[in-house]
Amino acid sequence: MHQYDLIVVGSGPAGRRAAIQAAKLDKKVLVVEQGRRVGGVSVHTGTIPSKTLRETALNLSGWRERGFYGRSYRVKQEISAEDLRRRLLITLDHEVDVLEHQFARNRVQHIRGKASFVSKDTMQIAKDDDEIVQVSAKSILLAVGTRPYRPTSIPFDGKTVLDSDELLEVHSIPRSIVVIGAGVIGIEYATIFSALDAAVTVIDPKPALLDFIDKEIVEDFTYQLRDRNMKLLLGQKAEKVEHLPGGKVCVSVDTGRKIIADMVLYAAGRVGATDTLNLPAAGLDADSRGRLRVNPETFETSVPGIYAAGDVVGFPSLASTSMEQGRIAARVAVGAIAKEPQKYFPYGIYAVPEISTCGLTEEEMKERGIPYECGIARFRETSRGHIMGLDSGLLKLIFSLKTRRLLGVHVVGEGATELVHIGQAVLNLKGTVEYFVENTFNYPTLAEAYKIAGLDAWNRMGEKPRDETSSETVNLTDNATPTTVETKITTEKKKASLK
Ligand SMILES: Cc1cc2nc3c(=O)[nH]c(=O)nc-3n(C[C@H](O)[C@H](O)[C@H](O)COP(=O)(O)OP(=O)(O)OC[C@H]3O[C@@H](n4cnc5c(N)ncnc54)[C@H](O)[C@@H]3O)c2cc1C
Ligand SMILES: NC(=O)c1ccc[n+]([C@@H]2O[C@H](COP(=O)([O-])OP(=O)(O)OC[C@H]3O[C@@H](n4cnc5c(N)ncnc54)[C@H](O)[C@@H]3O)[C@@H](O)[C@H]2O)c1
Repeated sequence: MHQYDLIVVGSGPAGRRAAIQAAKLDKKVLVVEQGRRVGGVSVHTGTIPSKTLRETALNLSGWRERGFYGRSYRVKQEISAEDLRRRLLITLDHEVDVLEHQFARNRVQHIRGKASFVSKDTMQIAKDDDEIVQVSAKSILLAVGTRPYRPTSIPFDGKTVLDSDELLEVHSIPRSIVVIGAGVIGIEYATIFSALDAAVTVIDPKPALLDFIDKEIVEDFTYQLRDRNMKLLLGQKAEKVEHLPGGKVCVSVDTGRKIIADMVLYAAGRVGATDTLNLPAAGLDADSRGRLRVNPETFETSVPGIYAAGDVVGFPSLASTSMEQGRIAARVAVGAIAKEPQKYFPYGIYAVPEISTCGLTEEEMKERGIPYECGIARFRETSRGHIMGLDSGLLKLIFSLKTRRLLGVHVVGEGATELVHIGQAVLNLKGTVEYFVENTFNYPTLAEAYKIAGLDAWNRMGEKPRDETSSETVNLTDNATPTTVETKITTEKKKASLK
């Protein structure tokens, strides 16, 4: 039987990062992946395909140019499912190629097959050709991810009633679609289809959309969706889904409403892929949604030597955080020093328009009783916004009145998922409102919104108390001359040379 330092089950973001981290520490690592190709949900059915689809839809529909040329503007008149799939396949091939190369040059071994426990340090791998291989390791990391929740009451057929995995295989773009579930997956796909001119209805029993996002941002977002005729049936439950003769589908809602559409996307959550791992053989068990409990600092399960990371441990279930969890778990597993994950990470929702957020929401500031001030900038106030023809987009910064520190950054609109990182850096480096007021930003950029929002808050917060300002004069020179003095001398020299 082959013996390893670390066996990683799953090659998604958590598994790949963990495997490469352990290999960099000279450990013998095996990755087991049951899928045809490495990359996990992230590469094959989740993050990358949905983001590629979004990009293709926005490019071909001419979405970003409509601010100038009107709502009827199109780059390609008839967009087909084939147009969307072509770019997807090229992107996925590239992702897999990069990952396989990373495994090869770091000497990470990988094997295709389904892993399950024999005991707490031994796994068996069922390969496609029915061969069974046994392997054991000092540590095992479960990075098995999740799969769509598929209740038996929903008549999935892979063509007109689908989950988010099956959606990538559709042969035609529906003219109308009902999305059941207004979580991140449901909302991203609903808005992508709306950008492709499908008539979209979203149903969710929760009374509000994306309740973990700052309310003002969600209100702006919701206004934009309604403005383009998306139907949001919130606080309402989809009770029944039926196929109709002729190929249409009917969704009955608990209010008595019946919606007939070409397609139904069922996106009401995901479950941990732990049912085939034979967890009892290792002394482990999962919760009712198939998820594993771990120590949030080390990612070790209740069984010493067995770790879990990524979506299988639940919130926040992001590719970005999964990678970081995998890296930390691997370091702990092989005995290297590891720090717990950063408290404030960004959340990016690639809907149309994008939303991104980091830190505390205004609602959380109120709940915690922290006195605060907000600064707001609308993208249409920026010159870059004019150039791009943006009539929407909003950046909101939240500062503590006591410490003047940035505690929350929230963005909706074009480029939100990139822009958020400026705020994230200032927030995690404990920067204050003065950062935005005193620094120069490239012009014209959307990042200038930070300057505008910073000034907006600063105007209401007032000047920083004088004594604190003088004690914090920044020294940017090597020879310990304070910059303020240096500036004065330079100015005087210039004056003299002009005389
Ligand atoms: C539609 C969609 C869009 C998303 N968009 C984003 C986004 O924009 N940004 C973001 O940060 N996150 C996004 N996510 C979430 C992101 O995809 C996940 O957080 C991420 O993939 C989780 O990574 P993971 O390592 O936990 O496992 P996964 O990526 O889920 O991979 C797990 C792998 O384990 C394998 N496996 C499972 N069981 C076994 C077994 N017994 N033996 C062998 N192999 C096994 C599976 O085949 C799979 O390949 C999205 C998800 C979906 C579904
Ligand atoms: N951009 C991103 O970062 C991104 C994108 C997609 C997914 N993800 C991750 O993937 C995970 C899964 O996303 P998700 O959207 O599937 O799950 P979710 O659990 O976040 O959302 C499911 C939604 O379905 C609703 N729902 C439940 N039962 C319902 C019913 N019977 N009828 C109608 N609605 C019902 C819930 O109220 C909820 O709003 C998330 O945790 C998310 O973090 C991230």
